[in-house]
Amino acid sequence: MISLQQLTKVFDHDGARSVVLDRLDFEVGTGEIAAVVGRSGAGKSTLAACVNLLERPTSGSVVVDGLDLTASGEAGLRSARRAIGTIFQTDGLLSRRTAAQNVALPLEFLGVTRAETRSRVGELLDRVGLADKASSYPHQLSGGQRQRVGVARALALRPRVLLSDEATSGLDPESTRSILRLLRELRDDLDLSILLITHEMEAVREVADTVARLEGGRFIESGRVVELLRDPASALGRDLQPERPAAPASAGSAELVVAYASAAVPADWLTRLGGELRAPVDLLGASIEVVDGQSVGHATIAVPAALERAAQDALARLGLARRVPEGRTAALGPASLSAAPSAAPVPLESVA
Ligand SMILES: Nc1ncnc2c1ncn2[C@@H]1O[C@H](COP(=O)(O)OP(=O)(O)OP(=O)(O)O)[C@@H](O)[C@H]1O
Repeated sequence: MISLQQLTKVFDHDGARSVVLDRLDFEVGTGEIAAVVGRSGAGKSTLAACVNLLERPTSGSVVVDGLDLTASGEAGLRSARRAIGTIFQTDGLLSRRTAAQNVALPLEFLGVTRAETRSRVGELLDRVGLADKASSYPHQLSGGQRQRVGVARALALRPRVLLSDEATSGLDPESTRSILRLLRELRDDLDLSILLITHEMEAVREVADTVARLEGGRFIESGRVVELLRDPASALGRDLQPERPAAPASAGSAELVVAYASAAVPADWLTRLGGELRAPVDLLGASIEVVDGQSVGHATIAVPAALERAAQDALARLGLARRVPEGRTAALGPASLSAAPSAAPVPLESVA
């Protein structure tokens, strides 16, 4: 487990003081992937640098399995850093070394015997699915494969925590998926605590158990990914979801954007809704997926305008919550909550 306690980083620049991380408390459980998201300049890289001790926090602690890494003096810093393996955005491999030699590097620094190094490197390359690429040089590998070598190298010293600092940024979708799959396997097989620093919401939905949004030096919203996705009041939950264009509703019908707000939404909810209304329900667009074994997402539907209120009631019973389309005026007849444009999802109960 890794725990950040009151972690603070202040930069002093030309007499100006800037608090980039402000007393952050955060925990990543054993066998858990926790994502940290935030817009550019939010402090994500600073957080990563403080966690793997490349940067000294101004105050506060980074504690791994009960051991306060920040308490070690300069001499102990090197061994403290071993508790955390890091995968960076750029793989950072040495071009004149083969994949195996790159993975061996941290072991060589530590003075591990050649025989032991060879066996451990073999294990690690096997672990990341690159046993057959041991003798390849970085330029002979794809971006995803190079990043896998980076993961193997990060695991060489058997860290308890893996820090992934924008490790999939710039990779093609297939390579991204393969790295994320690998992170999930490492979480499950090695019980690692993985801190995933990313701006890619898809990566968060795909592998993270929890997520926190960093803004103004603080975590302004956090929780389990699936719960945030289902929470109609969560701005982070909304931002985590992809926005897909929907077809326009036909004349005389009311458009409703509805989100899965419960774990118990039946798979045939559209059919049931039509049955309850005894009227056609048009599906105009949808983005539904399975996260953590549960269906989440949202759909844009249209119902005859006269049945809008009845549709809302029926949808609430089915576990779906309505949200007002972003940037649009919510001129939705009697059931509309407000005429102001709103980005916030609106629980059905509150508008019924
Ligand atoms: N060494 C430094 N000295 C002074 N200010 C710094 C230093 N490093 C970072 N900062 C400031 O800290 C803030 C956060 O920067 P950081 O790079 O951590 O953000 P980020 O969330 O990683 O952004 P991005 O997503 O663009 O990489 C910025 O305002 C930046 O200017």
